[in-house]
Amino acid sequence: MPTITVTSLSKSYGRVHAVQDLSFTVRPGRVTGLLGPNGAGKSTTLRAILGLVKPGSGAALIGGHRYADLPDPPRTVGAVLEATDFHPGRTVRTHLRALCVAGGLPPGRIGRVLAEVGLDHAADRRAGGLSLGMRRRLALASALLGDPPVLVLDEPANGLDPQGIHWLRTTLRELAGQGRTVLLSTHLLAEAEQGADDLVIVDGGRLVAAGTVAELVGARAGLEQAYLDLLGEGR
Ligand SMILES: Nc1ncnc2c1ncn2[C@@H]1O[C@H](COP(=O)(O)OP(=O)(O)OP(=O)(O)O)[C@@H](O)[C@H]1O
Repeated sequence: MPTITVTSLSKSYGRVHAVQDLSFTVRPGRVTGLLGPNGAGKSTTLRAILGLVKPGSGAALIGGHRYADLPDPPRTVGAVLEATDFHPGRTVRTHLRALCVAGGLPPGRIGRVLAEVGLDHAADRRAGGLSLGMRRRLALASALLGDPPVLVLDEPANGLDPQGIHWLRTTLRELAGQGRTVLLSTHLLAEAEQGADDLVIVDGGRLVAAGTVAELVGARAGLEQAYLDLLGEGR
């Protein structure tokens, strides 16, 4: 299973240094949370890993390859971006079929991924009528179509209710338990503390700390205190 390696990654937009000299590793078999406040550079980092943003300098590699150089991207990396949109008139099943055709993937996976995300009962509903939680599930189903060993998810818990968050956490843990490399971004401390094994904390585009949740919390009362201390806002 591939490792994600980000090495001295920098990306600027005009005068805004979105990511600055950022390095970290995401290991297979673990859920890794990329945690940081709004504007910390999380989405830019994930987009660089997915080949959607060209690094100013440094590299973001999956199994040693740039995304563009992966031999079979749809079967290697599943991605859920923050603003995932679906053609509103397409049904859940038709949406997944279109992705199979585009990615050269076998349509036989559709039933499997729908069951995996708990959407099998909604396969014939139109995407435009789905609730936010169901759209999140459909986005994850889309990412899983190629049975990829790597998952990259931008703020996957945004807008989910507590049941949805619990479902997401359990599902991502299962996927990591199968040996996959799972990287998600979040600014929610509870999601990071309960849902991730490893954390990479960023602020202002720079690395603040990286390690297991237990290592980062250390002797402190919880991740919230550790996070505030690390960001220099602690008591
Ligand atoms: N396409 C772009 N053009 C100009 N500035 C950008 C662009 N993308 C990101 N930025 C800027 O780069 C910085 C980092 O943004 P980014 O979206 O990576 O942060 P984030 O940690 O994902 O934030 P959030 O939690 O709010 O989604 C911000 O200051 C943002 O305004």
